[in-house]
Amino acid sequence: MTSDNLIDWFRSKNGALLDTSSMEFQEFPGQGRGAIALKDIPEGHALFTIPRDLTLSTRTSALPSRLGKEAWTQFGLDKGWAGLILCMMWEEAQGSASQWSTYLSSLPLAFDTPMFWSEEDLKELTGTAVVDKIGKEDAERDYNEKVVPAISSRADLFPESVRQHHYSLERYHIMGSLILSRSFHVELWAGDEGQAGVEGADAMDVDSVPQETEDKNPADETEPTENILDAISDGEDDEDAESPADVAMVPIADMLNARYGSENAKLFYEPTELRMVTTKPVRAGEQIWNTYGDPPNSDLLRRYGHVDLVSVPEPMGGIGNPADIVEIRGDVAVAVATNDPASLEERVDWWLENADDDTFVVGTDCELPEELVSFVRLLLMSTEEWENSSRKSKLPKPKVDIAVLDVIERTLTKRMEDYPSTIEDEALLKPEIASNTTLNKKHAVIVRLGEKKILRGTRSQVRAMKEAIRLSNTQSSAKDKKRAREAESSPRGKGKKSRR
Ligand SMILES: C[S@@+](CC[C@H](N)C(=O)[O-])C[C@H]1O[C@@H](n2cnc3c(N)ncnc32)[C@H](O)[C@@H]1O
Repeated sequence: MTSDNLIDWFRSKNGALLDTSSMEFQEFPGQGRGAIALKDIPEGHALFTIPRDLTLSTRTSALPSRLGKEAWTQFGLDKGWAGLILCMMWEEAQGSASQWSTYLSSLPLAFDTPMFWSEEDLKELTGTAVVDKIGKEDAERDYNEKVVPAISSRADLFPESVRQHHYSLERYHIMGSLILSRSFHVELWAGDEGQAGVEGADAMDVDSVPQETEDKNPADETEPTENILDAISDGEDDEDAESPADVAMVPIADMLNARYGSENAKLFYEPTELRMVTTKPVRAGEQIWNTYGDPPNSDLLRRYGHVDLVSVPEPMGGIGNPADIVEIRGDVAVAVATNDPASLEERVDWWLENADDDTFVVGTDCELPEELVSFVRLLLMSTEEWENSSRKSKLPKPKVDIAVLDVIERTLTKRMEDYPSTIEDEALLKPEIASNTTLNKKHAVIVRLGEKKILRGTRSQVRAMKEAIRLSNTQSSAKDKKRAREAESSPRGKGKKSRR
């Protein structure tokens, strides 16, 4: 499907490319389609608008009402993404009878996300934050427990003859991946509650947002929509998770790429449409970038199938993703803490209850998380100190000393052992080697190298802190000794006391 067909379809559905002399869509090597500025574009310039009814969600698809609200809820399609995935599969199965047919057939069918990696490639990600978050089993459970029963219940909506083609587990994963990498958080406009789809299904309150007036900068007047990354939590149990009804596929807006710190355009709410507006001046020839929320490479890879490589500020420096993070589970610190008091388990339980943090996160600033320092202090406390703290329900102050830093240094070293690589990852990324490496492996190396660099940088900081403490201890003990020597060598009989 060429972009031209898609654009023709978009226009025929009242989508407006407002200024074709300023931008166009084209292929960017290694990034797929994206938008480019054809001339200098000022900040606050509207690029295109999408009618709300052209967004594809459980509100705009006819499937939820065709199935019926009761059945929709009974099958659990009102929770998580299963409902929207089923809507997308159903709309696709309608062929040209669906208003989204041209759009759906323009979307990618293959992804570079770990969801589709071989076991061998996945091993390269061992130790990184990606591994436990891929969610393939959860998706398969939803497919089997929600989607299959819903499909089986209505042969009129899901004819037997097309089930294998349009409603397979494989299609389910593809649609889920499209949502993960391309959907937006689109809330109802105030006053619109109860429009198409499942009436008010979990709709969240909508902020009251002033309507745009002609002479004002739309960016000042309207609310930015959020890319799904900013808003959605993949877990259904999360109380703060967004309403699934607010998750929408937004044709054309989903053709903008993103790169760390590069956002120069964003999608804004209007009463009846969504509007892509520049948030910075864009020079002719530059790419027009949306934002995916600047996540770490582990999340970018997991959700979008690519990684960002830009310059990273000191102390880490070099090329990578400044938003990278490393997660350190508390049990790594517990395992290396040398003293093993009987109350260890009790202390950890107490910590989990009071601090509610079993994982500590370090970023590219390589700063020690205060919570980690406080947790290690708790592990190292004497029985008396521990009893005192627990009685007062007070978390230990995040104060470092040599003993605490020792445990943290060993924790960081032990965490590094989680990664599999035997050869240095930097060497694997050298152009002469990288050119013979598969994209998946290269991405895995970039993600784990980013995490390892944070651990190494943080360990260097810890070592420097230990050195500084030792130096200051040596200096103060030297001063004490000097004072003692001076006191000893001062001529006897000359002191005040002796004069008396
Ligand atoms: C919302 S879509 C953007 C449009 C997409 N390029 C297309 O061809 O339709 C997100 C996908 O674009 C690609 N992408 C976006 N930003 C990228 C970047 N900085 N580098 C590489 N690929 C990128 C990734 O494949 C990602 O999953």
